[in-house]
Amino acid sequence: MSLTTFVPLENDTSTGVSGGGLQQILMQGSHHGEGRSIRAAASIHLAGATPMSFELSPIDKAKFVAAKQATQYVQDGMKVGLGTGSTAAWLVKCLGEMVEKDGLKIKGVPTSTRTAELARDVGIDVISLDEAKWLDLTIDGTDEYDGNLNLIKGGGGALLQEKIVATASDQMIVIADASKQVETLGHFPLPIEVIPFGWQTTKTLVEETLISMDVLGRQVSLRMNGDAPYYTDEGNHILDLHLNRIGNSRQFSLVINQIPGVVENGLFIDICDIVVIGYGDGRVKVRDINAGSVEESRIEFVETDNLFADLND
Ligand SMILES: O=C(CO)[C@H](O)[C@H](O)COP(=O)(O)O
Repeated sequence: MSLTTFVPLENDTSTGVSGGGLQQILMQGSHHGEGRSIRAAASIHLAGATPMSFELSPIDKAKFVAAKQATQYVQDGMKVGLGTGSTAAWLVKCLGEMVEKDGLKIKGVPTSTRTAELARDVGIDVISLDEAKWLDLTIDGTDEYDGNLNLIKGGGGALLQEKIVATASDQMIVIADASKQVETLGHFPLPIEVIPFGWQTTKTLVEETLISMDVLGRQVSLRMNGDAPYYTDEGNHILDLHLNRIGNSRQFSLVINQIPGVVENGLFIDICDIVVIGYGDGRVKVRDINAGSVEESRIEFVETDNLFADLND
């Protein structure tokens, strides 16, 4: 049996791997910042699994190991911002396991209705940001990050809540596979959230603003959901800005937010503290921008006796 055979839930689309079932994996590596060896059981278990074996892709392994490594920053009693997207979904599942198996006591503040639903499903105590007021930590995925840990987010359409939640946190940790690293932000289309009222006028104003900005592309498209415009959780639309390269992302973020109708943009400048980068072979790199440190470790996937223990019940 493959060491990386996973068993999905038919109704779980949050990770893009239809993942669920029981995954029991042992991890070995160095604890962040301390260089000491860890050996932790990582298991993902969602109730109601419909067995259907398949190989986890290298990209999903990378997302999983990044998420699992990031759980080491989560401690009892913390209020934790829970990101949105396929990488963040692995995190939520890992935390759910820790709540269920280890009795971890946290309050989770989700950044989207999707994440809220998943967090509740896996047993995390979900509260609103207004109840939490301030968070110890937010862990989220990203679409791009640069050498200064500035980000483009919003590929999943949740940038507004993600930015509010991350900004209201003592620390933001980004979890990503290595493909998300870029020299200069902008290859990934920059999402901006705009209110539906007069969105076409807003789009024109954005296009006019782009003429004077240091960018390589200037195409702007309305994000669609099939034949209809996409709506965010806040009832807004998303304009995707195909810029290819953003010369000055700090300035860009300030300027674009001045346009009436623009609610927020997907540039996260000086918000992220740590990036945890996962690789398909189980390696994990942790880069802390404040400490100026880079730690590497490896998470070994090894077969355990009870790998699929609950699948034939
Ligand atoms: O910003 C986001 C959602 O709004 C996501 O974090 C971003 O799109 C990355 O997603 P994934 O982990 O699926 O690659």
